Amino acid sequence: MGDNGNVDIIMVRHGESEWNLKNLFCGWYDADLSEAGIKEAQDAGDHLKTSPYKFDIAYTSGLKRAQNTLATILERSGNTHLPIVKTWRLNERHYGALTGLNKVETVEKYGAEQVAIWRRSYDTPPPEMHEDHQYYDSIRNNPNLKEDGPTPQEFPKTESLKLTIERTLPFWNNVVVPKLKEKTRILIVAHGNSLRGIVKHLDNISDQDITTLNLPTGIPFLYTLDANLKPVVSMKFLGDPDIVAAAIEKVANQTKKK
Ligand SMILES: O=C(O)[C@H](O)COP(=O)(O)O
Repeated sequence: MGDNGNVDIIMVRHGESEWNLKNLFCGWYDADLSEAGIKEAQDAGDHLKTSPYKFDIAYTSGLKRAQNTLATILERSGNTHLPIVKTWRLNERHYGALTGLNKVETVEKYGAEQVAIWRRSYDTPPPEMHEDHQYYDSIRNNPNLKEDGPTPQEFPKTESLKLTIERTLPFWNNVVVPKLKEKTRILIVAHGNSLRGIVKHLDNISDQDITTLNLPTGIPFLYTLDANLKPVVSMKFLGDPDIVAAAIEKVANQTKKK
């Protein structure tokens, strides 16, 4: 907690997943971390261990790439005692019919502008995933989503950032905000687009400006919020600025040919 009644919260996107490594649209497919992603999680934990930030509770999604990133961070930072709450509302946005497609090949098929709209626009979702989709069953029947999963009516077939925010914000407002008001020290490990939604909300970023925001994998960032939960520090990455910039650029360039 800050001296003047402010409250800190640390958030981090999961480490690189096996599907990030293959440059596939992942969404709700339950890919695990790649070797590099495990190392990113270890480095994040080591960094937090030597940082001034302490935690009372951690929140993560219903997907193993975030859950395993959190477990590694907690282990490396000496926080294995921390209570953990998992919720589907922190899941990555559902990428619909694009799930499993290679990002560069998708650009070759549909064009860079259309893919940029699907990836980063505010309210244009990718095409829906139908029941005959290769990954429909593994996503719909994921045991990881049974504990605190969406109702059948809530289970998405695709999501825009807007739709993602609409299911993430109830969790933020009903669970996280009361804890922040009690000055609870929170760590959130989630996904690129669920975190983009939280950042958009906290910094009141416009629907247009959010299209340019990319979040790197595995690098924690700090928000310091005042008594009204307005940011006094926004998205301050805990790491070497050059490394952070390169990691952000890497995400932005996933749709470009190597
Ligand atoms: O779901 C995925 O494919 C990634 O984790 C996020 O992909 P994006 O950066 O292309 O939105």
